[in-house]
Amino acid sequence: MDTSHIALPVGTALDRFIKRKQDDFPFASGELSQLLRDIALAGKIVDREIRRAGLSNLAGAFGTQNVQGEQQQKLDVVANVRFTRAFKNGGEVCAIISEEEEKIVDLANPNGRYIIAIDPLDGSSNIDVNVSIGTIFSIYRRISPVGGPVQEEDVLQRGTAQVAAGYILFSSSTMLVYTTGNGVNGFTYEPSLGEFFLSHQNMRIPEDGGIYSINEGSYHSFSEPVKQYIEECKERNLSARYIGSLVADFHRNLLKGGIYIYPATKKDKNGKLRLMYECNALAFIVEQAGGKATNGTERIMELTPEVIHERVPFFVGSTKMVNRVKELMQLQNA
Ligand SMILES: O=P(O)(O)OC[C@H]1O[C@](O)(COP(=O)(O)O)[C@@H](O)[C@@H]1O
Ligand SMILES: [Mg+2]
Ligand SMILES: [Mg+2]
Repeated sequence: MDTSHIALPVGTALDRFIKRKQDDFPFASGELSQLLRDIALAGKIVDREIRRAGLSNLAGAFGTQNVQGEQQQKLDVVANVRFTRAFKNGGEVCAIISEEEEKIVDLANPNGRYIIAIDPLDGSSNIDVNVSIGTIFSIYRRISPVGGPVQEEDVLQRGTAQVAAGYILFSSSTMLVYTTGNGVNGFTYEPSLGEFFLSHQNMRIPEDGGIYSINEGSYHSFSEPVKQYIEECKERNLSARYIGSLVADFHRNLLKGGIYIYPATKKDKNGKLRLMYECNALAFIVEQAGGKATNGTERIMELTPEVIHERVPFFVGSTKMVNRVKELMQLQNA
């Protein structure tokens, strides 16, 4: 049942919002609500760890590499442990796909009906320099019978099968932004009360924007259409903004209008970002907010993943801007 007619005022506590909006969910039986609460709780704990990292020896590298060959930061590992523990204890999740885990993590929760794909800490290169970072998550419902072993079909689902998705932004304030397919809402964390409160109702991205976000340091290895699009942004005197944390760049553009691009490069034929735990979640959010997400030719949410750490070129943001870069890509392929 669609509850969009139930308008909850700014300042509504997250818990109350989840309860009132529970009927939005297909199969509404409280499990997904509890899972969202588990994510919020783990987010508060990770927020505390981040804010005192410099004092608690949690800054710096952990000394190991993840499956992507990236140096794991201590907070990457801490966030991964905290979220995994929350899902294990919560009992709603049967398996996790995590950026920090090479393989699918089967939580052996026999009654778990949900699969989580998670980037426990996004923007790792910004951790030690006190720049905004985040967590990105996608929630799927398992397909195979509950209680049995988790199957590949349960995990390699398209973005269109997400039942919920969102991110937590750890920045000047900490925010949780999520959708269950009935619009996008944002909640700001009040540490002194230990609670998230509704601060951004029914978020909408402007149809066109004045900001483009891309790491131009790799300009020479971009395709011609991407180079041409950047030139057009400059001719339009748009603002170049690039924090280097996907969640933070995405959040700014969601509020102000803009486009974030991580394209294929000569080195990385599929770009850098991961379909299952970075792109699908943000694609669901941006579409629910009236924007678009593509790999240059196809809708991100219609891509069928083949492997859990699959990378895709990512173009996401205001509809007019994403349409224009898609148009240039198609002209080149014509
Ligand atoms: O330094 P680059 O190549 O511009 O990449 C930055 C991008 O990589 C990421 O840091 C990848 O995410 P992780 O930090 O979770 O690995 C994005 O947050 C960011 O947008
Ligand atoms: Mg990331
Ligand atoms: Mg990460």
